[in-house]
Amino acid sequence: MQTAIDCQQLSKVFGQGQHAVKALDNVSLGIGKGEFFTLLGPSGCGKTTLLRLIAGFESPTEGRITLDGQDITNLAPNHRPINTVFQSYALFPHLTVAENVAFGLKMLGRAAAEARERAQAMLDLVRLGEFSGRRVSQLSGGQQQRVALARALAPAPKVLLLDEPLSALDLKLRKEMQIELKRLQHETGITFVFVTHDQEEALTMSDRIAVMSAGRVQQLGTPREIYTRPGNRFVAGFIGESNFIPAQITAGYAELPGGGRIAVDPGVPDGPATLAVRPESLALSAAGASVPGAMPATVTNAVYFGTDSHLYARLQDGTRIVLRLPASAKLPDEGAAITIGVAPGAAQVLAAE
Ligand SMILES: Nc1ncnc2c1ncn2[C@@H]1O[C@H](COP(=O)(O)OP(=O)(O)OP(=O)(O)O)[C@@H](O)[C@H]1O
Repeated sequence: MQTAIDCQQLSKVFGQGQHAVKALDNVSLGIGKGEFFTLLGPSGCGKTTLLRLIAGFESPTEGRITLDGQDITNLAPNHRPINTVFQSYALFPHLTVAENVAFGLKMLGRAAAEARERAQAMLDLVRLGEFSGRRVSQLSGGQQQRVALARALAPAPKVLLLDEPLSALDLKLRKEMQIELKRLQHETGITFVFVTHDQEEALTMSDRIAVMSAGRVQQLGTPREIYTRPGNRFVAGFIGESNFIPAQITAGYAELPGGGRIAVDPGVPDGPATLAVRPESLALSAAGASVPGAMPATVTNAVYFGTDSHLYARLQDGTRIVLRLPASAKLPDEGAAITIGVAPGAAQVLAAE
């Protein structure tokens, strides 16, 4: 994969002295050409700051950014072949839909007829071809979002930055627009850099995700890699749900609370560790059952959800565990003794806390 955007050791500090905030701390990452790349993390982790550095609205305190191998670190935003779609859409309410889309093209010095034609083509692309004469104020939120997308795509940028573009939409519209965005990215082949704090949105839409926290990239990988092989406790807890089970590693085996053990990667060093295991990867058995990775436990609560059930239990060392079971599973009573099994491939070994 060819690299479009390359961020090299980027840091950004806002303010000075006592009030200084390090919004980005030595971030290096490459975004591939034509990739749907997502920056995911909780509020304040630095995603928007990274996007604004790529757009050129801020300059880095340290580090550099290249686009197709060219240094753009000090290039003004309007000289970068990069466009941004904001959460607020930032449309002109007194202009028509077509005028909004053509606006940027005219600013770039394109002839009026050419701008009109291009605007119409972009509106067709976002399926708003028939709305070109309407005022923006006469459109729904989802339609306004499409106009903002058409406007951002009109100058054919190499990279489109999207800062939580769907967060103002209700859930149903949001799901529709997720599909729409994927289609647009696919059809245009433009590199998309998408910012969200919604892990499900990131998992379903992205080719690759950079999970961020406290100004750093915690893990970079495909949705599957990040879900099945979280690199640390932050990622395991932020993306989906995880159980954290204390274990002792000895010669390629993890000793579990209650005496059971499972094989782990032979490269894992001896010593204390934490196993991250997804709730759907744990198995329920009767007390005393001899199953792989057996952990004796006591049921604290069981909840039937219709689609599945959640079983809450406590291991012998007090660790709280949640299991996700098929809806057809018979749920044990509160206080019952059970055995929880963990299959060898299902546990990800993390460094002990
Ligand atoms: N212009 C600024 N001046 C001072 N501090 C700032 C400025 N912009 C951002 N910060 C701080 O930098 C940190 C990262 O902010 P940023 O907006 O990048 O986070 P974010 O992950 O996008 O969060 P959110 O999802 O809430 O938008 C925060 O602590 C924020 O308060």
